[in-house]
Amino acid sequence: MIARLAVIGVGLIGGSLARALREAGAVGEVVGCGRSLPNLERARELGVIDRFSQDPAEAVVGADMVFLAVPMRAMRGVLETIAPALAPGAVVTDGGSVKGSVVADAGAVFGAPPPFLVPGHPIAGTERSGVEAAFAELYRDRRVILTPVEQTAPEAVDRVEAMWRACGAEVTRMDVSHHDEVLAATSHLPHMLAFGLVDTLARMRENDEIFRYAAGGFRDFTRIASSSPEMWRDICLANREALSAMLGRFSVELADLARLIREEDGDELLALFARAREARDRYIDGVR
Ligand SMILES: NC(=O)C1=CN([C@@H]2O[C@H](COP(=O)(O)OP(=O)(O)OC[C@H]3O[C@@H](n4cnc5c(N)ncnc54)[C@H](O)[C@@H]3O)[C@@H](O)[C@H]2O)C=CC1
Ligand SMILES: O=C(O)C(=O)Cc1ccc(O)cc1
Repeated sequence: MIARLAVIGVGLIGGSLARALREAGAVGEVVGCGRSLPNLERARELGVIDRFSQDPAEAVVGADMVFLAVPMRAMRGVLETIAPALAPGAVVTDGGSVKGSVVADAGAVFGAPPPFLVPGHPIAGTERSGVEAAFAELYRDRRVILTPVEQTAPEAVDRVEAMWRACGAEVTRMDVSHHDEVLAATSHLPHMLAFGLVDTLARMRENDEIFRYAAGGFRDFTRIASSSPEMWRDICLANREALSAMLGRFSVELADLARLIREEDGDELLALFARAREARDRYIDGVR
């Protein structure tokens, strides 16, 4: 289906796509590109890629599909570098967590978002990074959101959709700004809460003792605070408007909660917790 795939950024997301497509027999050759030589050598050793180049322009030569899986802040530079080297008919897509910034980056590089660029986002991942963390099953039964814009060629979108389907994913389409608002709420805000909670506790003087007495709930809630700091700095800055709005909204909720506790309003606390539990149970039943 794909003759030559170029993966720019062979980490968790890029490496897992390469592994999944290989397992599905949906790709001929995989060319990797990244900044860390040991990571690229490891990727070749593991059979995730066939060969690599550290120059993105060289890596995309002759590729019919190009997947960008680099941190958000690196997207624009990569697009700039690969632009003159892309094969005619090549489709470019990405796995970045924010979509408005990718569309803006493409606009800045090409004058307008080009027809062959299909912005995308697999709603699947872990708190781990690098090719060692990549696995073929990551995208199985998970959602991938594509956010084509007016300029995007429908044939390019179809090819990217078929690629993700081959990995076992369910593909949906969404408007760019809606994507960024939804993900600010469901993914970016929870990561901020986990990082913020762990940082607050870590900075308390008696933190050694505090962490010793943390229960399972703390562990469950804070797993995502083990995620890559660079990746999350980039996501926050790339989605600053939607994320700031969500953080503002959540601050109001938190202040409200503090007030109910201070005022010993047990009835309202009970109502809030019951509402939240019901919503979470419905969500869990829905994904089961
Ligand atoms: N980790 C996760 O759970 C998810 C991450 N994403 C998005 O996927 C993208 C990649 O994330 P991961 O695979 O987790 O990160 P990762 O850290 O595992 O891999 C990123 C790779 O990009 C390479 N890289 C960095 N700057 C580069 C540049 N200028 N040129 C070429 N290569 C460069 C690094 O060497 C690294 O191998 C990010 O945009 C992230 O927002 C999307 C969904 C889930
Ligand atoms: O580790 C987890 O549970 C995640 O939520 C991973 C994740 C991180 C970033 C994304 O854009 C999508 C998924």
